[in-house]
Amino acid sequence: MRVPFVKMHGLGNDFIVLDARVQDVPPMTAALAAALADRHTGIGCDQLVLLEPSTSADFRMRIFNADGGEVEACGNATRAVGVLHGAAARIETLGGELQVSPADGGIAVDMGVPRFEWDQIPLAYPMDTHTMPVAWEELDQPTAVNVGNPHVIFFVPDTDALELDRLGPEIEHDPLFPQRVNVNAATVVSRTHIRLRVWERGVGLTRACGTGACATAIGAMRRGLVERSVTVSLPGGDLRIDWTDEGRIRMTGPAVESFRGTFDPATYGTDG
Ligand SMILES: N[C@@H](CCC[C@H](N)C(=O)O)C(=O)O
Repeated sequence: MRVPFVKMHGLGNDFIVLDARVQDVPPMTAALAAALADRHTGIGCDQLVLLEPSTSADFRMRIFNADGGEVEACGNATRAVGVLHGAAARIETLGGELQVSPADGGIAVDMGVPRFEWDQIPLAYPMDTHTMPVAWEELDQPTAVNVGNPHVIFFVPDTDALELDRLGPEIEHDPLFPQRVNVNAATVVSRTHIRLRVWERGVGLTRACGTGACATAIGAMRRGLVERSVTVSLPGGDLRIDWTDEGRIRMTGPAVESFRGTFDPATYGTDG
């Protein structure tokens, strides 16, 4: 058997999409996801996305990081799946139900409501998540937001000057974050513009992180640094993030298909 896949990306954050609703897909394991994600011996991606039937929404989206770990949310992949679907849809994820709809500038996603309690991030012990009483080297006290998945946000004078490839893994694995964490380094350019780089849990530095853009925008809004509608510029391009009057996060941006192909599961140690 050969398994069809679609390769997609949102601002250079890239995905393998497998659709188990319409084709046979081998049982997904951490080892298989990591093998397919390998950029030298697999197809290569930041996240593998598996579409399955849902009993509560239009379909279910499962997300696996490049290290094979299954996670709750992925903003860019949600837009990519929205492009594939081609119409408005309700999508079940581990992080909650998301809604996608075509919009000016690509696809809009209702990412739900942000969570700020220490045990919702989650953190290992109670603390203020608005201005966390912790310090890493020269960094100012960060803020933490859960937007389906956990994020810590550092506001820095110049995100490009920060050694995120060195600090990111250290903070991702700090015992303060029992489920590890996505690490965001943000520079507020104006009241409507943020520059952002992200060290993603289970992946590393990526060209863009949709949930990182949402968490950072909300963290900046919560601190009163920006308006409730901002552009977040990532290395791969721009996203617009709104915090609506209903308290929901709306993310708008592009996603595109790169190519399609098939793979033989036997190559990856499974016969499907
Ligand atoms: N690239 C994503 C986030 C993917 C999951 C993240 N690495 C995690 O472990 O939570 C996005 O666009 O949001």
